[in-house]
Amino acid sequence: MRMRMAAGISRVIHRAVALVSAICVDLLLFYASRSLVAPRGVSAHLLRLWVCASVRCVALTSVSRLGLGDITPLLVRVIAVHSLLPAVFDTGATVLLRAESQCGRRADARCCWLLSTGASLAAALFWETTLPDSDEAAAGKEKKQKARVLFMRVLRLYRPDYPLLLGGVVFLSLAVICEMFIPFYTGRVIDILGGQYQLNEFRSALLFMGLFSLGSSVSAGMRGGLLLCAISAFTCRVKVKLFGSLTKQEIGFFESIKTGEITHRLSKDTTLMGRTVCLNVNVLLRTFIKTMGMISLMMNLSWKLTLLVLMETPITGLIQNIYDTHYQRLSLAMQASMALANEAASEVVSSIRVVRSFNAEKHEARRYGDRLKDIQALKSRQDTVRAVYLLTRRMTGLGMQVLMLYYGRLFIRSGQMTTGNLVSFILYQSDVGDNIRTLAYIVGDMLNSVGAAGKVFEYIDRKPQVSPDGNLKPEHLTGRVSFRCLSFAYPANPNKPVLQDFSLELKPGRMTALVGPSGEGKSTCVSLLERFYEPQDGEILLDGEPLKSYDHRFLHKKVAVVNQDPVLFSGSIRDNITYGLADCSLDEIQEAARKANAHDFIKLMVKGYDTEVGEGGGQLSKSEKQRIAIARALVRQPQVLILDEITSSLDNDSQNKVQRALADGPDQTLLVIAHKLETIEKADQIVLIGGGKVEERGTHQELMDMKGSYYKLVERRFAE
Ligand SMILES: Nc1ncnc2c1ncn2[C@@H]1O[C@H](COP(=O)(O)OP(=O)(O)OP(=O)(O)O)[C@@H](O)[C@H]1O
Repeated sequence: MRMRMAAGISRVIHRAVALVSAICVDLLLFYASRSLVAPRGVSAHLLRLWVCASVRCVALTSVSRLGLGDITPLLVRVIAVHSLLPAVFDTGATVLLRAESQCGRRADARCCWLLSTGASLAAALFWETTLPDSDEAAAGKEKKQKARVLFMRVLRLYRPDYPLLLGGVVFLSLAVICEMFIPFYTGRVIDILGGQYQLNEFRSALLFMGLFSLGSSVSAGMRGGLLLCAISAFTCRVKVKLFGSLTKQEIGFFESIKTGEITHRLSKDTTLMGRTVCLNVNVLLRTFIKTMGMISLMMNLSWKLTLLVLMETPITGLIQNIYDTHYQRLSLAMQASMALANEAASEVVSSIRVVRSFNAEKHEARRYGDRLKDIQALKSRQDTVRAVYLLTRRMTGLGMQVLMLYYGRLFIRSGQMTTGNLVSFILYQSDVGDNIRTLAYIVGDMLNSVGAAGKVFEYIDRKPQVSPDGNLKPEHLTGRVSFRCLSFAYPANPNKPVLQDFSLELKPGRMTALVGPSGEGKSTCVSLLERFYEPQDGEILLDGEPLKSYDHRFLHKKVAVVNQDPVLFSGSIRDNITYGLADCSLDEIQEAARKANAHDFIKLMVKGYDTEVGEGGGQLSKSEKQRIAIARALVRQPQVLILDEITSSLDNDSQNKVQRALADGPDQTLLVIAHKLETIEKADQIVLIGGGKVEERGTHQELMDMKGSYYKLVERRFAE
């Protein structure tokens, strides 16, 4: 304890000594620089000022390093501001007023030193409170670095549209050049009117003004058109790329991501990415070229006033930086809230029948309203931040205008400018001020908009966890399926194993029925056989080869599933039966529909196989949808057919017909999940699943004779 106190006291003494030495060195150098004989000429004077300031800065930094070891970035900034501020002040006074600076006079040197020390400490305090050197700031820098990389990637994606972009940039430059000369000729007209009026000069000034205005309008129109074409082509391309990548993702991905978020990426983020980046580049380039041109014209009119005007730039940059940080944070929160609200709305629309039958309309409207309120609160905060920002920006601009008019009047009186020059200068200045603010804004906004690009790229780059890279496509497939020691838990619920050490053999030409209490993992076996998920342990073999080595298209043609909830897509019945198949004749379609007992009801429809089924097959009954789904599976002539609880929505007649048709394919491996005893009894092998394992296996008679779990299950069904 005593040792720690002693170490603390010694550290404080050490720092105090370092501070006192730094102040002594600084005062010595400061007074020494003021006592030097003033050189003749403005340039020599300015050179001496800046050399002395740099020497002070280096000396102070070295003394601090020697005394304290490592010095913080904050201290570096304080030293830099403290050492360079008198030189900045002197330069401004010398250039603008040609006056000897206050700091130059020996008597005022102490006051000047104190002022620069106070100002540097105040600036450091301001910097610390607004832009702290915290982890957040470091993260911000890293984010900006990432944003730059993303921005370059967006630009590379624009490659097919480079000719359009190039055309846009050419017209943009033309428009800017023409625009730049308009204030110049306005000033000229005022000088002609104010001095000796000469008709020819007046006419030529007006003619040039008209020509430049026309050139700027035509070029601006061409620029806009070309860039919009590039944006729309780009957005389309990115959407297709993103959609393609999304459809390749494993099912677990869709279970962990909200639908609203995916649709937001597809619709809003892709559009934002294309529009904002391209439009921002357009504005950035236009503003940059214009600003540079205008600054050179302003320099021509009065370089002193130009320097004064440019002093506004760092202040604007600082204000913009603070605004961007706050606004960006609110924008992200807003995007998340909007995704939640969209999700609530789309969930209700897609499940409107359930909402209506449970009389939950008011509850849903309230839920949606609550989410909208969150958005509204965020929007108000965003608007307030924007209002404060606009106010500060305007105040800075106005302050600068007042200063410019004051010095402009001095320069006209001293004959350094004409009134026309000042008018041209004012016109340029208001444009340059706006442009500099726009430049600062656009840089920030561009970084924000590439945030949307980042999210889009995140999905485009995502590698599906169930790899679709297999390429096995054997000529002949028998359809023998082996589940080997499978262990599996759903990604959404990794701590709850559904299957454990699960092994099962499905033979060609045989029907296997999976039975068991609800929630024991029957449908999970089907999902694994379809490669929707990858088991954590063990593997599934098809004809002795792991499922993952088969080509994706081949596998899903040879292994077909009919689920308990048939899903149809909007389009005709024919489209739904041939879904995912490139070429399929009408005969094949009709054959499959006959086997599925669907042909008769389809024939009765006015448009037959061309009848539209509506969104999600909403214009058909559940049994009709189920039969079309069976036809869709059968038309592929699969080697392995899986029927997951299909009999629940089929009447007895349909069931019999379908089962008779299925018995016609003697080589097919048939896996049936069923609860109805009539279906189960006919199976060659019945497998009872319990506790994630195969509990019992055998024919109906064998299992009944065992009087085990299967026997109890059947007894219970009979009792029900
Ligand atoms: N996508 C999923 N994410 C997380 N857990 C799931 C998912 N699907 C199913 N489960 C869980 O896995 C277990 C097995 O479900 P499964 O659908 O395979 O049962 P089942 O035997 O087919 O039931 P049923 O006879 O009612 O159709 C259940 O506890 C279920 O809650």
